Amino acid sequence: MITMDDIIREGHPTLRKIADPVSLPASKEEQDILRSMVEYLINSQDEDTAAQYGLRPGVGLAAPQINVSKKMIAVRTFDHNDEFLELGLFNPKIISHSEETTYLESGEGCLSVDRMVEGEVPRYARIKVKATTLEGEEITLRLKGFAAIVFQHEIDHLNGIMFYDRIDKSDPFKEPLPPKEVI
Ligand SMILES: Cc1nc(NNC(=O)[C@H](CC2CCCC2)CN(O)CO)c(F)c(N2CCN3CCOC[C@@H]3C2)n1
Ligand code: NI
Repeated sequence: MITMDDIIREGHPTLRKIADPVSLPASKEEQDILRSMVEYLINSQDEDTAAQYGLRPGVGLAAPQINVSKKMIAVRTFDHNDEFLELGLFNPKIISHSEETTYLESGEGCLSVDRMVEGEVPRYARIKVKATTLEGEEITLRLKGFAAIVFQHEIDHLNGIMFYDRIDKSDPFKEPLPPKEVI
């Protein structure tokens, strides 16, 4: 099982690499790794398991964070229709997005960042994502709100981007009024 010991922290070069696409169909090893990433999210969201193994809770995880520079992400959250999303995805790609942006009122954190970084992280309010599931099915997801933010945070990791790269240093809390979509 993945624990915090397997999660690399800022400063590790892999976090700044562009991850490699996974050639499909994925190998057994790639499937096992992606499955273990979903399992991390499940464990981390269970209070007892998280306490027992010292896991920081997560709603998303990207393979570079466990030092696997491949385009693989896991997400476990709810979408804007309160549909439960528990997915392991290969080669996720944002194929279209809104101009409108949003951000998490409380800012963002990262399992690979052991410090608080204040400031708004601008994200597209709505995105359309194409990916291949663990089971090998190509899917298209239309996401908005919190789930859209999670996916953008994870896909950024596949491009070597950390959430704080997106905070406007000169004006970290720039939006005087939160956009209507603020979460
Ligand atoms: C917002 C939040 N961030 C948590 N952690 N950070 C992460 O997931 C990082 C990714 C998220 C940071 C902002 C957007 C994506 C991990 N990242 O580094 C991967 O790249 C949470 F854990 C969390 N929730 C709310 C839902 N709750 C359900 C019950 O279980 C506990 C869980 C806690 N919400
Ligand atoms: Ni992260």
